[in-house]
Amino acid sequence: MPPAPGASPGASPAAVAVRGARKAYTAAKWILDGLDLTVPEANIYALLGASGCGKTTLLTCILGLRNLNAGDVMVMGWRPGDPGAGIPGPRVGYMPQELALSEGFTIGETLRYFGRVAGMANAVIEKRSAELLDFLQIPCKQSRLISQLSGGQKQRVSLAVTLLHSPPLLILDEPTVGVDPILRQNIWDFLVDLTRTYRTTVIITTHYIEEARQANLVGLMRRGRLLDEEAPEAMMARHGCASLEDVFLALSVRQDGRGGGGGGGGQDVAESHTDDKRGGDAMVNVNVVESIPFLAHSNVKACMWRAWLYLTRYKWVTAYVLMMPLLCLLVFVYGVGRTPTGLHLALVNEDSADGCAAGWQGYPAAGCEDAVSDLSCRYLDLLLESNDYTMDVFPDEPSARWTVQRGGAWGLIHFPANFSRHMAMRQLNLQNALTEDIEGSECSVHLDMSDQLLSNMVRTALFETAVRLHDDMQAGCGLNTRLSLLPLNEMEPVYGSRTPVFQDFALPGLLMCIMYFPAIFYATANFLEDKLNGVMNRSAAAGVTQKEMLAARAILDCAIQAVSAVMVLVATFAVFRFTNEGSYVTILLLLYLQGLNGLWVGYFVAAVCSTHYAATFMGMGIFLGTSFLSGMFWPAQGMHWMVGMWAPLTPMQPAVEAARTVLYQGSNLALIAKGFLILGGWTAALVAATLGLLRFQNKTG
Ligand SMILES: Nc1ncnc2c1ncn2[C@@H]1O[C@H](COP(=O)(O)OP(=O)(O)OP(=O)(O)O)[C@@H](O)[C@H]1O
Repeated sequence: MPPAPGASPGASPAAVAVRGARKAYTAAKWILDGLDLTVPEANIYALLGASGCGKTTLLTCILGLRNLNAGDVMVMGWRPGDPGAGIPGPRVGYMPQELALSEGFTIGETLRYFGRVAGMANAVIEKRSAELLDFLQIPCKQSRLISQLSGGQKQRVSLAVTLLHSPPLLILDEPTVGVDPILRQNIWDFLVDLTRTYRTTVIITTHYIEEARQANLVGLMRRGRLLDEEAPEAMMARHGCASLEDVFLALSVRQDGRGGGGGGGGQDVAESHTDDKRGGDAMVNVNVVESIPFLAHSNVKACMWRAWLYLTRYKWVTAYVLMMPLLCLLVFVYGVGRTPTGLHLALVNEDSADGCAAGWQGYPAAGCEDAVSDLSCRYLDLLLESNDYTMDVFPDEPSARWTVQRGGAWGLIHFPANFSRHMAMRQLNLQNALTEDIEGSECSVHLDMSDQLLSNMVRTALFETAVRLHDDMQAGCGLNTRLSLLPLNEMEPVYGSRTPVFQDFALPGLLMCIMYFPAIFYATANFLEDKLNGVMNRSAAAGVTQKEMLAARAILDCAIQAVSAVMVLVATFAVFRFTNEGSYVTILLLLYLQGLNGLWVGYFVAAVCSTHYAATFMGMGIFLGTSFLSGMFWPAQGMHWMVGMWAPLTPMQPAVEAARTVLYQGSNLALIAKGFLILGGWTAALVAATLGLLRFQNKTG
């Protein structure tokens, strides 16, 4: 079948020449150890060798996806990766060993993405896709998801992607695995046709050694070196073997005996190209060295199209990502910071003869010199006004205490007998009160203090009610009411209300938190997915840099964060009506910047980690560390000085402080500026670190 135009005509002595290639991943071992290899143009070159001998490593070095530690690679007259080489890029078609396609995309979408990356027009992609799918016997519609294909069908789609743009060089890493013998033969025939008709050069690895007899040249690789390189029939004849497998065995034995390996023979790199090492004959017309732009517009566009497709394909995931901050806010509003109710208290009341059954009768009209009774009932009335407490009555203190001990109540209150009379006498006589009245007017309280927040609430309620009873009695008995006041007059607060609520304390931290952490995990998951499923690698071979993939992703993700920030703002202040004394724009910008910061933490984590497992743990560490230091659980002023010294430099704490000052103080420019500066600084640092890391990984991978 005819390939689309674009296969480069013309001749060159060697399409690919590798000389003295050395490559190691670790200091312990050379994977390529002085390897020489020559692939003439318009030939099929079968690279054979045992598993793990370094075939894929060599192919990725030829593609420019990995750098050699030493040696030289020239591909069609260019060093891979040089500006204008088109390798990696549209001049090569790479089929990796693993599928390296997103299973969530359809066949058509997959082909369209790689076609666009190769710069093909939509109509050409359509036509060529149909031809290839027909040829490769993929009966499914183009709308079929890759995940719904059989292993062999996936393999063939992967081959179709490689052949789509008819590159002059094909690098196929085990393309016939999982393909039935008839189709395997068809593929070989097709490759032979390509080399003859269009002068395409093919490098192929295969585990079916005998099928390599159809190649023009065979290279036998072992322990990082090429044992031999020749036409298959000639090689078998020279070694007196009936099969390539026998040749390989014979050469292996010889290599073991020598403790080394034979070189590949063929021309020197310098010989196989013109003297500037860039301009083979075939390249004369395109030997204008273009500079590689930081981001190629068309690649970013293709990646954005793909990322957008991803968003729309996984609508529920996208909706969840968008809604997650809102859901967190909802849970916060209805689950956190509301006043606890239904708290049980154990009551022993020896003061009221009928256990307050008749209710509080009021103060005697004649004044409190006469009998005042049931003050304990008045106290309980005042306490129970809030509906937060339930009184469980007990006959004696041991039984009430037992209930508290086994968790049935948060405390016990014990009014002694004649509490009311002693209390009245104490108030009337003040400094002259008898010891008997002072001691008899003390109601004893034993609390369960195991829950700091709850216990403090109960304690505060009991003490405040005692103060209220005191005021109530002064007024009821016609005494000087000011005398009962504490010598401290709490005036209107400068900021906030006299009865602050926990939700107000927690809100700034929560807002930053719900923008920050979902963004981290979302960005990590997406970017890492492409990295691990091989799509990033395959796209890199097609000429898309990781930076371009990242840029496309980041543009869409930033838009999602913007929508998310607006929704959170509207929900917080328009729907749930939380207080905001300051500027909504400032809060919105803080929310957005915190979300962006989370995104870049996510990209950084994905760049650092090579497994989902590692990324999960790294993300979790960042989550726990930054949230504990953010001051959202406890005021930052209470931190140990060694921790407190660093907390203001973490990405959340200054933002939380800035949000707090905007919400409750209106504006404190210094705090707001600090929040923006530190958050912005972190974000810029993460962008630089992520890009630097990707570049480093590209160079050393
Ligand atoms: N990124 C990496 N980091 C460290 N070691 C690696 C890396 N990639 C490959 N290796 C190691 O390099 C050696 C060669 O691997 P390579 O994938 O090139 O072999 P191969 O000949 O293609 O194997 P196969 O035929 O099984 O695909 C192996 O020992 C492998 O473990």
